[in-house]
Amino acid sequence: MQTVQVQAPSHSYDIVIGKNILNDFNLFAPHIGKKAAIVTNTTVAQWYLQPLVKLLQNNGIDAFSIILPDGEQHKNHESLNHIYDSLLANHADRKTTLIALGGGVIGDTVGYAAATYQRGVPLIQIPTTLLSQVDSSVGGKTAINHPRGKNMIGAFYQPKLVLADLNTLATLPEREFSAGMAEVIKYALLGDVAFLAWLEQHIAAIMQKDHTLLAQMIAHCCQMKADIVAQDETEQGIRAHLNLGHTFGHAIEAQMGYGNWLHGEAVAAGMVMAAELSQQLGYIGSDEIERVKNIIRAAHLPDTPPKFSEEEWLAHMRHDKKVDEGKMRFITLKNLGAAQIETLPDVNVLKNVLSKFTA
Ligand SMILES: NC(=O)c1ccc[n+]([C@@H]2O[C@H](COP(=O)([O-])OP(=O)(O)OC[C@H]3O[C@@H](n4cnc5c(N)ncnc54)[C@H](O)[C@@H]3O)[C@@H](O)[C@H]2O)c1
Ligand SMILES: O=C(O)C(=O)C[C@@H](O)[C@H](O)[C@H](O)COP(=O)(O)O
Ligand SMILES: [Zn+2]
Repeated sequence: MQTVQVQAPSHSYDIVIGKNILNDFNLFAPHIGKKAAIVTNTTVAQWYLQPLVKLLQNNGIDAFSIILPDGEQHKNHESLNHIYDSLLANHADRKTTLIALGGGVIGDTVGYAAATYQRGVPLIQIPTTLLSQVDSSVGGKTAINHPRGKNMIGAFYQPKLVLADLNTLATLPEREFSAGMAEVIKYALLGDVAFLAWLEQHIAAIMQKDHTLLAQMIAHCCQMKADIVAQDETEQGIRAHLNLGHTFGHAIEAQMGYGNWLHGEAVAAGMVMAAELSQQLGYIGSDEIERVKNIIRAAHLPDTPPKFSEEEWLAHMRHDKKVDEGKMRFITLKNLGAAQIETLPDVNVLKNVLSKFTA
């Protein structure tokens, strides 16, 4: 079992990473109220809901469950209202703990419900996908989507505890595991070229889910995110580096219809586009682009985005949350392992990149 501490300015908490940790009530005990709502979806409920309900009830917690439909297309107001309705029907008060049991869709939606129900109730994140274990359960970004843009309605709201149990990855479909690898690769590209070399060395065993390597990799990603969040909880500066590939990736998700391209798949193709933008700006060369594409392909992820018209690309990108008083800002790579945020000197640099991916 490993623990990574997130020392966010608003609140410090632990991420516990290990096997069989969801059976251990002692991990929950300091952070849970007398009443708890476990929020999950129809897929995750099949394996992980009842054991958790029993664990909590056997330890005297008044636990009830809320089950949402599965999918990115349900990260919306309807799911949120379903949570609020169930909380009210079950007389949840300000000390009722919300437990998000699932991937990033559940984590983001339940996180936002926790931030807003009665102006804020305690939240525990139990991430059950690779993506949510390395990224979405950590750092306090919570949100639902709007038809016009990803994560448009949300709040920064930190959990009290994150429990990442490696055993849950056993039931995760391969495509979802690969999607999680996109965010792992993101950490290497934005800030740690030695980690990129480590991933290149071990990618075959990682894709075979070697548990020793997985535990090491998940803890490393959580530590990198914790370090960034400790410096910049609300994305005034360096936290934006975690958005590498996302300006393009979020455009792909929204334009394709939420759920058709997985978030990780869109981020993978988006990181190739960000790398090409960095090449256009003269920072990296074709060897580096090939290295980015190779690790993405090795993780069974797409290295090419779908084709949209230039106007479609730009319409989505104008909603990006990094837009600053009307000016788009991008995360580019000065080098592999060295991200930066910048306003482009000339819009034609962007248009040159988009022209390769324009229908
Ligand atoms: N808040 C953040 O910082 C942050 C960071 C990255 C991504 N995100 C968001 O996270 C979402 C993507 O998360 P995701 O990739 O986890 O997708 P997801 O939550 O949709 O989960 C992927 C699929 O796997 C299923 N699943 C979950 N756990 C399982 C398990 N153990 N076994 C079998 N199936 C399981 C889910 O039901 C779903 O069908 C996006 O909405 C993205 O915007 C947020
Ligand atoms: O934690 C962050 O900060 C991130 O940007 C992590 C991203 O992987 C994640 O997809 C996030 O939800 C994107 O945030 P947004 O502000 O662009 O919606
Ligand atoms: Zn992401």
